Parts: sequence; structure tokens; C-alpha cells
Amino acid sequence: MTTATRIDGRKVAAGIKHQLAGRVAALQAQGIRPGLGTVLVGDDPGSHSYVAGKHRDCAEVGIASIRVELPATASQEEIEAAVLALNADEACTGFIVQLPLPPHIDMHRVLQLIDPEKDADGLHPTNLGKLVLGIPGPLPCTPRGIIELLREHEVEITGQRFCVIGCGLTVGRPLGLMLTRPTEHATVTLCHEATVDVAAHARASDVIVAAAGVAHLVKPDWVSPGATVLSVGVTRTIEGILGDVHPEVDVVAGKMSPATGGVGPMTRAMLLMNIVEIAERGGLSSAGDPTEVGA
Ligand SMILES: Nc1nc2c(c(=O)[nH]1)N[C@@H](CN(C=O)c1ccc(C(=O)N[C@@H](CCC(=O)O)C(=O)O)cc1)CN2
Repeated sequence: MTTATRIDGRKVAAGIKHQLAGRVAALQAQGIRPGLGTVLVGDDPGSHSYVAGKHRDCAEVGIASIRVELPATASQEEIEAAVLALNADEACTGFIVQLPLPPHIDMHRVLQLIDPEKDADGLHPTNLGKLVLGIPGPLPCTPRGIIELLREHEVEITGQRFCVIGCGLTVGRPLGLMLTRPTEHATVTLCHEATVDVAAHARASDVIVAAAGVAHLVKPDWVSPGATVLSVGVTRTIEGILGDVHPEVDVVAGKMSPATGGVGPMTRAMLLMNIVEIAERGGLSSAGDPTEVGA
């Protein structure tokens, strides 16, 4: 019984962070200290873990950390004030608002307030518009990480049939846009909860990206032998973290990413990449000590 080649995001992300550390050192030699800001609202354990990981990565490559934490009861106005403060903070090169936000918050109003020049997530309407139009701008971190991961593992993209399961704001929708750019030129089927027979779309694909947040959704009989399968969505249970791809897919797929240690570390590496790119373009940044605000 053969098993799929493991797509190792931790290893690729480590290489990218090593390279970024050199670029950060070069910026610092010019008196520029890039800084990442995060706005974290509420107690979601996943969000806390992801934001902690983002700041661990910052420390590793020499990027300053600016952490803003608000309670789950924070009002729309309080969150918007935090965004405006980071827009104005010269120590902050770029920042993100960790999603999801609590249900009483209008996420779109919050994202629209981010200065597009400081949008480290590429989720501001101006930057998503640039992506649609093919104008350079910051790219959403998970889709960017997925494309890097495929390239590093020599998975063909151009002309290949992709089945992207889930069309959320951070993964599926922007991934569809990025994969169909002239630089990628993949053929993409974007599946969602109203798609009839997702399994048939998946079986007809060379690459499956599972980003639905449904544990073990993709079964072995959804995968054509030798296809590449990326597990992106996760479900946290008392037994641990379950990915969107059933572990037995391993015996059918040619290449496969694990539920953790695959796309997740690449999302974080691409966030740092966006920050370094903003700083290198001459975006706002500062020299001096790391900043820790509200940690
Ligand atoms: N503002 C944003 N919010 C969210 C995004 C995003 O791109 N921008 N994406 C997701 C979650 N996400 C980013 O924040 C994310 C997911 C996973 C990881 C990660 O490192 N995962 C580890 C496991 C970590 C753990 O044990 O909890 C892994 O895969 O090894 C980082 C970031 C939703 N929100």
C-alpha cells in the first residue's frame, strides 16, 4: 500500500522565515524596524493560538510586535478605534484584525477602516479589487501560502483542474482569484454548501483544496489516484484538531498536506512576507525596540 508524499508546510515556512530574517536585518541596517500589529477580539482558542504563533514568528525574524486584545463584549466603536490607532501608529508597518469577529460586530465596516497601505492580510476592498484587476498589492496570506507550498513541492498549477471546497473570505474566494491569474492559469471549480455532488467535482480534479471547516469531509473515494490534496479547514474537538481531509485519503493521493503543519505555518509565513514587502516599499515603519502594547 503506497502513501502520499507529505506536503510539509513547517519546513517550507522555516526556509521562508530564514530568508525574511535576512531582509529584516537589511532593513534594520537602514534604520527601519518593521512591525506587525494584531487586533484580537474575544476568547476563541483557535484565534488566540494563531495570533500567538504570528507573534512567535515575528520574534524569530526580528519583526516588532504590537498586540491589541479586546474582550468578546467589545463594541463596534471600540474595535474601530483600535483599527484607527494602528493606522496612525508609526511603529506599525502593517496589521491584521483576526477573524472571526464576534457575531454582533460588522466585520466589513471594520475591514474597510484599515488603511489599505497597512493591510497585511490583503482583505481590504481596495486590495481585493486590485487582485481582481491584476494590480500588484498585498495578497491574502492563506491562498498565497498554498500557491507557494504547491510550487515548492513541484505540483503543476498551470492548466490543472483545481477543486476548491469552501468559498470563504480568507481562503476559497481569493484562492480562486489567484489561481486563475495569468501567472497561474489553473481551471478552478469553487464548491460551496449548495454545490450538487462535491465528490464528483473533487474526483475530476488534479488538485483538491479543502477549506470548508467540516471535519474529514474529503473521503478516499472523492480523490482520483495520484491527485494532490491540501487540508486547510480545521475543527477543534476534545480529541484534538481534525482537518477537512480524512486521514485515509493518504493511500489514494499522490501528495497530501497534514491537518496541522501544512498550510497553517505557510499562512503565518506569508503574513510576515507581506509585512516585509510593505516595509521594503517604504511603508510606515520605525527604528528602535520591539513594541508590546496591550499584550
Ligand atoms: N485576519 C485573518 N483571520 C484569519 C485568517 C487570516 O488569514 N486572516 N485565517 C484563518 C486562520 N489563520 C490565520 O489567522 C491561521 C490558521 C492556522 C495557523 C497555524 O499556524 N496552524 C498550526 C496549528 C496551530 C494550532 O495548534 O492551533 C498548524 O497548522 O500547524 C495559523 C493561522 C482564520 N482567521
